[in-house]
Amino acid sequence: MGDHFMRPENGFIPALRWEEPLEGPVLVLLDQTRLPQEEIELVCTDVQVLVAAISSLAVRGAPVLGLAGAYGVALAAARGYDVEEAAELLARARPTAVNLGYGVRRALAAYRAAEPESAAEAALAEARALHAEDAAASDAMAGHGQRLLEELVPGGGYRVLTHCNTGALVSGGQGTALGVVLAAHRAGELRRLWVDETRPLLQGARLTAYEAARAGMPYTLLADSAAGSLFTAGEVDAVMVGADRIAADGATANKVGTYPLAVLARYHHVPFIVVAPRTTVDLATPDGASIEVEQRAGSEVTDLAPSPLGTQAYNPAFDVTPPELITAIVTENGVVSPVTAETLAAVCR
Ligand SMILES: CSC[C@@H](O)[C@@H](O)C(=O)COP(=O)(O)O
Repeated sequence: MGDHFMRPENGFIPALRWEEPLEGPVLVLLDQTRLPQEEIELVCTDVQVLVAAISSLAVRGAPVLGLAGAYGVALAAARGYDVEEAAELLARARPTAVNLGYGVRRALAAYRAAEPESAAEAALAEARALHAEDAAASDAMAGHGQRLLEELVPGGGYRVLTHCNTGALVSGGQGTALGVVLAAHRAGELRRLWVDETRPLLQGARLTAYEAARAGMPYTLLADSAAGSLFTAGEVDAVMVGADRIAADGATANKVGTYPLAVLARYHHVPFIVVAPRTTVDLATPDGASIEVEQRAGSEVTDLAPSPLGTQAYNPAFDVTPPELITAIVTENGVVSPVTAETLAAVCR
């Protein structure tokens, strides 16, 4: 069973961590559904609890979903559950972020390749390796992203608009797009972070604002529908977002509401930048139309405000931005620009 406990108020709480108390190994998640009001951790002692945490977005965001998948396989192995069945359940928990299946497959491959007596340890070692790689990727992306901003926005003092949440909460390190913004902030070059609320689940208002406030960034929250007015006022130097899956042609699935920002950015001649690790690039998915977009319960929309009983809601979790609207994709291997199947393949072999 899962269990909740409160953490001390100070100190950095990682999005997830592996622990081995006497009662047996557990995966501990910072429950993102409770932020920013409460910093409460969710203790996963079995894969069912972890799968429920993934589906309810207690743990969310592409890179950390990969880590959750890999640690989930390690948890099943360490607790003596059916690892093959656990891997299937985990990989199916959410369909769009390619990292989830990637993390599961990596830990499962290590488990299968090891001798039975060391298979659980091998799965855990692989999860830890992926965790370290993700942290390193996040540092490298921050460096590449900062250099790209210097190039695209001469003079510094950036005003960056972001959507959803892409910081330390979604990563083994400082994150993707928000990791770049944090690096710019630490270099004294962030003039303003514009934070989209990100309806319906408000990852921007709840999570990005939480991370920005903790880092002391100058940030302003806006209703998603106010973005157009910001562009018209000339208040945006760059849009920076993460990704859940990047197809082989560069089409990018990210939180619903990203595509309209890309259209606005093109109209207003503002760079639109995607920041994502290599593990989010899925060369086996040929194009945007082939990306499965998760459809979530309509109640996530109808619960936001009173609507007549029985109202139906359209609630795709993601949308897909075509490559021609993306100025650059920043990965740990380098920057892809212009974004085409060829330039992407060259950087993400
Ligand atoms: C680096 S995180 C990139 C994406 O995973 C993020 O922008 C996003 O869309 C997350 O969606 P969520 O539904 O909250 O998991």
